[in-house]
Amino acid sequence: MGSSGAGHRGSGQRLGITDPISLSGPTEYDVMKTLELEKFLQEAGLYESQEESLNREEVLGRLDQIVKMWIKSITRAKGLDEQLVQEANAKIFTFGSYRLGVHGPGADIDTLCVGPRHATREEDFFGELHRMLSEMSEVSELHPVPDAHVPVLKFKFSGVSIDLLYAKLSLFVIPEDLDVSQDSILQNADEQTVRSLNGCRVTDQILRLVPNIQNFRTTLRCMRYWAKRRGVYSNVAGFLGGINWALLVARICQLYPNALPNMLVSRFFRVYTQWRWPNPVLLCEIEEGSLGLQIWDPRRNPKDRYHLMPIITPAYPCMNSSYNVSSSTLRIMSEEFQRGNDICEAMEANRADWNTMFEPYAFFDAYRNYLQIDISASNADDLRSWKGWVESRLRQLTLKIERHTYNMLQCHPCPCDFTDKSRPFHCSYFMGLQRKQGVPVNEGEQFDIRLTVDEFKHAVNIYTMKKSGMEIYVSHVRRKNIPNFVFPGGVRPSRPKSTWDMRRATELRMERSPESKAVLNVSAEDGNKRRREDSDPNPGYPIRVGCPPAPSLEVAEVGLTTVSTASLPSIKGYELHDNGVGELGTRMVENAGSENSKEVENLAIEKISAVPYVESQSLTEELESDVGYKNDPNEIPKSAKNSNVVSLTSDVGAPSTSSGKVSNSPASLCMEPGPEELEVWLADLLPFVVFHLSEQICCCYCLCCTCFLHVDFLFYLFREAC
Ligand SMILES: Nc1ncnc2c1ncn2[C@@H]1O[C@H](COP(=O)(O)OP(=O)(O)OP(=O)(O)O)[C@@H](O)[C@H]1O
Ligand SMILES: [Mg+2]
Ligand SMILES: [Mg+2]
Repeated sequence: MGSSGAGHRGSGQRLGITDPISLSGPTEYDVMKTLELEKFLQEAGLYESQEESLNREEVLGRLDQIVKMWIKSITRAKGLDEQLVQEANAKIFTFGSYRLGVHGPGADIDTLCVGPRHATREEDFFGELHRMLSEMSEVSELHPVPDAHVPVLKFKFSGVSIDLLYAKLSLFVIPEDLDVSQDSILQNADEQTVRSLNGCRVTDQILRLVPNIQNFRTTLRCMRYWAKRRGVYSNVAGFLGGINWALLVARICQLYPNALPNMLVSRFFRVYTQWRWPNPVLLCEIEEGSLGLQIWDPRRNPKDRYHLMPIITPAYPCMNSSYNVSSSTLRIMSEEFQRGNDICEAMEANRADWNTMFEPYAFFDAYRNYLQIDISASNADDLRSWKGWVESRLRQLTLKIERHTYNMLQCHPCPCDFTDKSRPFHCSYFMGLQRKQGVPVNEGEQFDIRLTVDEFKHAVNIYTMKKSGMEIYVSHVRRKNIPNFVFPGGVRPSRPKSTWDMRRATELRMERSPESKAVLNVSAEDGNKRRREDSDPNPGYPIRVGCPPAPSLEVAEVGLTTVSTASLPSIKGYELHDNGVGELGTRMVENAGSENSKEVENLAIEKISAVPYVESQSLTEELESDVGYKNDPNEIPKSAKNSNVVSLTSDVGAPSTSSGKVSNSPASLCMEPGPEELEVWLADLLPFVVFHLSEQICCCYCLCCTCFLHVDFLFYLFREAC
């Protein structure tokens, strides 16, 4: 493994959009802790064996041969001349966790097949190639998904899971040394091709933009494992997936180019605990490009303004990779970042170790009340498609519950699904429910969410490919009645272990109470109350929900304790340069370890995370877009655009666009709707409109006059109405 030196691209070389925060190299402590971390990750089984890795290489070699055979065969079948048949070529590229070098045993290989202009997606890729694969003995579980946002052929080849995408280029012949990173490759490409190429282009860019690939890999492995243990690894559930974690870690590597993984992990938590979302995380400038493809730009695209945690991909066309994040999942992740930060500080004081960091989140101990969503189908194939659909809708349930209870009830989706082995073709999902902290408990108050649940079930049941046997059932369960099949080995642990989270919860209770004795009594009462509540028979609806039994960690106070860039104080001769952090890093090396250096670092983090994306755009561009608006009657007037941006950013404690000053107003993330929250709000407000706001597609269908409405227009109406 070895984590220092290899792949280094020169000390302090600037690879990001700002200067690094610190050029500090490792201390003895960092070296020791990094070795410990690598050992920990090894022992956790995160690295595959050499045998497995050779098998993967063989599989990739075979796949490349297969697509080459395929392209010759379809070229001949199309009656093209013999020279073209001879030259016909297709090629495979890898991307995702395998290409980044952070995959674990059993992970899939994300693969892209690139073919020439005459090889079509529908007939040749999903037709002939699919047929060829289906006849091969090494291939199993072949499952084409041609209608997905990014169409994919899923299968196993010699036991290795493969996701195979297809890109149809405008070239007649695909050269063997094709470089997919050049933008010209996107010329005349259809939308699916652009999206399919994106994975490879993004992965390659990430590897180019980090200063030390080996340190990036170890840190990313650590963060991916941590996120899985803490229940925040899942794109579909509204947390972050592989690509998002990779981008977040890559940015930290840019900001601390000489740091070892131990320090990178600690700075990951420090930076993202203080980050002023929704300011975006960027690895490089967002290029306009010359092909006119849509890029992430909250000034121009109204829907981009509602992204709560933008993490922007670094290859043209740059997009937000984390549009699924909602205010609830952002809240949960912010709490987790805070926990990680606390543990890193405790590690430095020898009060915690890597085991503490990776303690699993005790989801089924954390709440008193849960929603259980059971789904079933008639066979394995139906269950797979039913699951895919239901999982894509579950975020809506979270949003609807929070919205319909005026944000007094908070929902925590568990990203895993659970299977009861005694029930075939069935699986269950769970969501924790709790009263928002600070909302007063009125005796006997109940939340009736029956209508919300019915609405959700209705939205799920309109699945266009629904078959008989596809069922969904939603029930309210108390902690005590959580079924045993969710626990490892099917047995509920008799007593939860003493964990960091439990100790922290006790400390928090102590802090809140002036006398520890009183606190202990309260805790005992809590325990009794918990037992009484747990012993209730199945409560059904409505739900009586208390505050969390053991209060979870405080929500990270994004924007509460930070300082305005307009009035950055100077600290003992340290200067912050106007254009970024300037020489800050070099100065910090001299002062490594001192309290001052931490303060300076925090100010630098503050400054970097507080630069709003809109501010970084030039005035010229604004003028240009003005001209554009005059010519385009569908565009929202500039005054409306700016007021939208200002209200969005200032609401969450981020800087205003007009003055460039940082607002220190308290974060009110829960109040700020993301695109999906808007979908829920709008669907509530305008029942005659059916909304479909998935991924890139934003269209509304008006049932009264059967016409499509422009969603930008509806967003505009909505903002004005509020
Ligand atoms: N929301 C997204 N935005 C942009 N690209 C994405 C997104 N989701 C997936 N991708 C692309 O597809 C690749 C593969 O996705 P996948 O879900 O397999 O994650 P991964 O990084 O390979 O991690 P894992 O080991 O969990 O498979 C990503 O690395 C990324 O390039
Ligand atoms: Mg993958
Ligand atoms: Mg995949």
